[in-house]
Amino acid sequence: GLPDAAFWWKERATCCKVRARRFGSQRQLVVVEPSSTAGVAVLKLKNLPVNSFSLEFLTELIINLEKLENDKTFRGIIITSDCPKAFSAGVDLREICGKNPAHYTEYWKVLQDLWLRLYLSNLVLISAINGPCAAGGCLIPLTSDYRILADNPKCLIGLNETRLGISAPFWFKDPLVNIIGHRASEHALQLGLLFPPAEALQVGIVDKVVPKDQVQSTALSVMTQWLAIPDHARQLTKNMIRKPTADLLVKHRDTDIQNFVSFISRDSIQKSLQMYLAKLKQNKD
Ligand SMILES: CCCCC/C=C\C/C=C\CCC/C=C/C(=O)SCCNC(=O)CCNC(=O)[C@H](O)C(C)(C)COP(=O)(O)OP(=O)(O)OC[C@H]1O[C@@H](n2cnc3c(N)ncnc32)[C@H](O)[C@@H]1OP(=O)(O)O
Repeated sequence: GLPDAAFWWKERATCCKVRARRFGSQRQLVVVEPSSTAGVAVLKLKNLPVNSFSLEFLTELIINLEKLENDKTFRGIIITSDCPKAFSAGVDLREICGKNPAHYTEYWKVLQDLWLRLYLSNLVLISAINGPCAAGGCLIPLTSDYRILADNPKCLIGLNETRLGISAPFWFKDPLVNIIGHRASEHALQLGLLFPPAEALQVGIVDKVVPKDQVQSTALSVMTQWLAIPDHARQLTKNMIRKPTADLLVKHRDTDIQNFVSFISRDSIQKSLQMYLAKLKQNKD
């Protein structure tokens, strides 16, 4: 029969640990702290300058999430950024530009791992989005149970892949559709919309918009409401609602990797990514 997500996860967790040893990083790209509320951890993303998803950062993130998942003292995680410039700029374009198919394969597998780890987490996940959040960066909020965005015009959020000449994979699209609906997703995805806070709230890609200095405290008070529900009942319900979406990725993982690798290896795609990266470097504040 079809292996379920838990099976996949076990196998992939081992790969992650092996990879972490290979990086042997001195920098701490993810910081986990206990919060003032019992059972709640705050996970801070700290891959300066913009929390782009390098392979090393993804690996560290997955390992930290895995530890929290297995630590019975924790029931919920607030995920936020410790980089002043961004919550997350998404996929690190240097990982998907000018590398070889083996690298693209490994990278995409790890990104899928992160998605599965988050989407099927038994813990309550709340994203405290205190900076811009683009494309792959939305993978964290979109797999969370609740999203709070800082009320600042710089805090744009959305799946802007088409603006880079690429397409969001189906497993980015599916949670978006589940959250904001089919028509709004069609619109947002095709145009690669990045929503400012008021519009983000209106379309429903975030649940709450608050002043930046209240993002963390609001996350804690929302967390308290979620933790008032018995874990077993909430977890069964979460799993019931999310399993059909998660199973699609579990079932189509390998094909999705093949599609990604052949798509990203095209010269035309490489060119448009390089142009986008060059434009980013020019438009510096
Ligand atoms: C037919 C078959 C189909 C099969 C389909 C299968 C798969 C689909 C194929 C591909 C899917 C790929 C999915 C990709 C998802 C992504 O996430 S792509 C990345 C999208 N991200 C963005 O567009 C955000 C870009 N960044 C920004 O807009 C800004 O940097 C900012 C986050 C708003 C912060 O702005 P600011 O404060 O002004 O800071 P800077 O712009 O100066 O940035 C600081 C440095 O960081 C570098 N940088 C920024 N983002 C990235 C990134 N994503 N990757 C790498 N590097 C990044 C930026 O260049 C600056 O560098 P320097 O200081 O100049 O060196």
